[in-house]
Amino acid sequence: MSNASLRPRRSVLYMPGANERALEKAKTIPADALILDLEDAVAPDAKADARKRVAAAAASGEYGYRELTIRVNGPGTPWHTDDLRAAAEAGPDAVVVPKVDSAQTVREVEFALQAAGAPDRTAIWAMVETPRAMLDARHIAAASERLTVLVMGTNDLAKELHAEHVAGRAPLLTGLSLALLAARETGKAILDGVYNDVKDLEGFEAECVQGRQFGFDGKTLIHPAQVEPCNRVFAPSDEQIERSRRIIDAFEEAAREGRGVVTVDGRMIENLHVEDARRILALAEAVSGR
Ligand SMILES: CC(C)(COP(=O)(O)OP(=O)(O)OC[C@H]1O[C@@H](n2cnc3c(N)ncnc32)[C@H](O)[C@@H]1OP(=O)(O)O)[C@@H](O)C(=O)NCCC(=O)NCCSC(=O)C[C@H](O)C(=O)O
Ligand SMILES: [Mg+2]
Repeated sequence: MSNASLRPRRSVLYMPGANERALEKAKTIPADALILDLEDAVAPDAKADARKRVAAAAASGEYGYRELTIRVNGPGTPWHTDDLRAAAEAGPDAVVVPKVDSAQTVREVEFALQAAGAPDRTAIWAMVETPRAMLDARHIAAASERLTVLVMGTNDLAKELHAEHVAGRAPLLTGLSLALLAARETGKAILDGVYNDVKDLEGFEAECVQGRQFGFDGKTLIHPAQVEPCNRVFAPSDEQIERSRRIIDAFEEAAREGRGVVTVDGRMIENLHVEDARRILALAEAVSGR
């Protein structure tokens, strides 16, 4: 079982770093994690001011159980180095790095964070959102132990592919799968991309279900109204919890009788199903305190 998957990251909400009201409001939004954004949601003229606001918010200790992260501007931009330095000093739970294209980029970010005195607890979350990142995802994911989470950037990916945003996301499925394979191979968590139509909660929920069925740990979000449905879809259901308990009980009883295989509800259960049942119960336990 991957340790990275045990911390609930069902709902991960972006908010513009320049928006003081959103930063304040986030203290009461029941998202599992927050991404205080310095990149796309902040205009060039507002970057320096947003950097100060975000660093102060991250250092405030006022966001409770929510995992607090800062998305810096990407490598090669005029703001990247100053953003990394400010983030290292603020010491959030993670620094989210957009447009990570290679393992080398991860190592450079790791070096810069260390040089700037970032605390050990500050992880790296790498955004994979380009064709090159999809094709190199396993090397990116394995580049550093400090890297704990891959984050899909499906808007940038669609743009780079010249793909259309369509229900079911057929043009993106190869990329989503490659990134998932890389995350699972390396024991990292992985978050699905955002759903842009904030008024279409039905379409949003369908995309959450698709992400969960694929195996994502949670989804990145852009509006508070998306948090509750996302938390619900990515949490183990009562039915899953009850079935997981029965699987474990039935398998343990069979093991006491010297058998390594059993059926539950007419379906074959082996040790691998028990491992998955334990993962589901551990996630349910972690979520229940929220
Ligand atoms: C999408 C929005 C611009 C919509 O804004 P707006 O029309 O103002 O929303 P509402 O009027 O419905 O807002 C209601 C209240 O909720 C607060 N709010 C809104 N969004 C957030 C948020 N993200 N976090 C916290 N609070 C939020 C408003 O302030 C209102 O509060 P109140 O006045 O007290 O009632 C807007 O939602 C928004 O800016 N969302 C975030 C956009 C963003 O961060 N984009 C960048 C990340 S996505 C990305 O880059 C993807 C990736 O890189 C890729 O490639 O795919
Ligand atoms: Mg992007």
